[in-house]
Amino acid sequence: VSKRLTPVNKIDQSEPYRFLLSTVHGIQDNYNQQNAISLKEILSVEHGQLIRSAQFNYMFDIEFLLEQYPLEFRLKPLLIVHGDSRHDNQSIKNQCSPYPQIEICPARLDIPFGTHHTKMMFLLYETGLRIVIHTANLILQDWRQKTQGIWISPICPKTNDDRESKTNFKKDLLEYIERYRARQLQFWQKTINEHDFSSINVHLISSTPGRHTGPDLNKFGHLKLRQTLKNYLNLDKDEQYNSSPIIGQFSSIGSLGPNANSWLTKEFLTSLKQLSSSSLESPELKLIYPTVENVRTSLEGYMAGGSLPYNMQNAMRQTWLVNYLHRWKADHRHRSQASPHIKTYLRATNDQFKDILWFLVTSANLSKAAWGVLEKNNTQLMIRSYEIGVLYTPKQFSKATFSLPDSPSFPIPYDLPPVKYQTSDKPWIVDVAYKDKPDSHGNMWDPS
Ligand SMILES: O=C(O)c1c[nH]c2c(-c3ccccc3)cccc2c1=O
Repeated sequence: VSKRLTPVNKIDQSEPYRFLLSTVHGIQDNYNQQNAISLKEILSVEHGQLIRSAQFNYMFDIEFLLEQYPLEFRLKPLLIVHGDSRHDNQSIKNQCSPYPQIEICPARLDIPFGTHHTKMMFLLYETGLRIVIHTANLILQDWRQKTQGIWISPICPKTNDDRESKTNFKKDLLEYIERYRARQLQFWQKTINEHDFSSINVHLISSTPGRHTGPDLNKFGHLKLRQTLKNYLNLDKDEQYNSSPIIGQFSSIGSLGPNANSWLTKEFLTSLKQLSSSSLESPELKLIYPTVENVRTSLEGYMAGGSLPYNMQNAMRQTWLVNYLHRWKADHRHRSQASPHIKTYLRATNDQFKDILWFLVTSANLSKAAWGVLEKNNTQLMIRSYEIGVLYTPKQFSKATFSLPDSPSFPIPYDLPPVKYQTSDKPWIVDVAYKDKPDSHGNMWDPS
């Protein structure tokens, strides 16, 4: 058997899905070898000679970020794309002022309560352009002991003709970038145009702030997801899947209304349940969100709850939601104690969860701000925030479904089927004190 001459790096080993989790400090190392990667490894010199990069995110620790680049790349031009809010602008400006190679691009947030949640990297190498779409803030805490999701594109070679992917990824990404209307992004729009995206096999699902209507109605948010599922899930006899279960997994929850019908099942689930043919059946929706016990026993202890900002104000108004909730459990990936900051959505073929119809990893939590809410008699979708994620459909991998016993099986980040909250389980709420039981570090949680 011929030994490979060049060691295959973790990213190429993750073919064909290229979906990895972040490495976790404090678990057995072999669970960090398979389908897991650190920020330093993503930025490693092993992938080629970096020319310049862009980092889209919400929270930044610029010293931490620069330290993750190899020494020889730390002076390369770096564009920071962040949410335009007075408080953040000052902090970002102060952090970046010592570094002339860093340019700043504030993302317009014209609708109140919107945030720039998008977490994405553009890495331009001499050999081509790599896109990374993920769920981690650019701070140490987000990359140390949490479960984060990361999609890493191949390095797309430069091309003279317009080489698009079968999923229209290039066009969708350019549409997304265009919405910033920022001159600092013009270089990257030009660069994306000049690279060959034909090897990309995922769909782009993004959100941008606005009241999207007319030709833009299905371009963003949950209507983009609905449209993409309708167009690309052409399973023969798909009516057999009309009642198959859907999972939503996230690290925060917005105000969803006085009952499930307000938005969750009538609007959001209608998009998630879309098959090529529509059906009136209402499949079971299972939501995964950490319990207090999940947080207390996590590697970080109650501190993990600082990144699970579900507040009492919302929780007390939607106690009906608890009936949908399931625990965070990821024993098969050794990450039951690595608190989830990843956000994922998926549909199984049946309640055995042996086969998956589609899988989405995204920055978008369970909120109307992220996914959009229909207005004006369903003629416009109002979205407050920037979000971005990638959707896997079996057709792009020449499969009917993603069968988990397959090899390589799709690397699902948590255990299936999900485990329902027991009567003693409570959802983690960030602004409540927990003082009856110490956490894994012997501490209590008292936010007051
Ligand atoms: O984009 C992300 O990932 C995140 C976005 N907001 C977070 C907050 C927060 C919640 C309400 C108002 C402002 C900030 C708190 C803790 C973690 C996050 C977070 O992780």
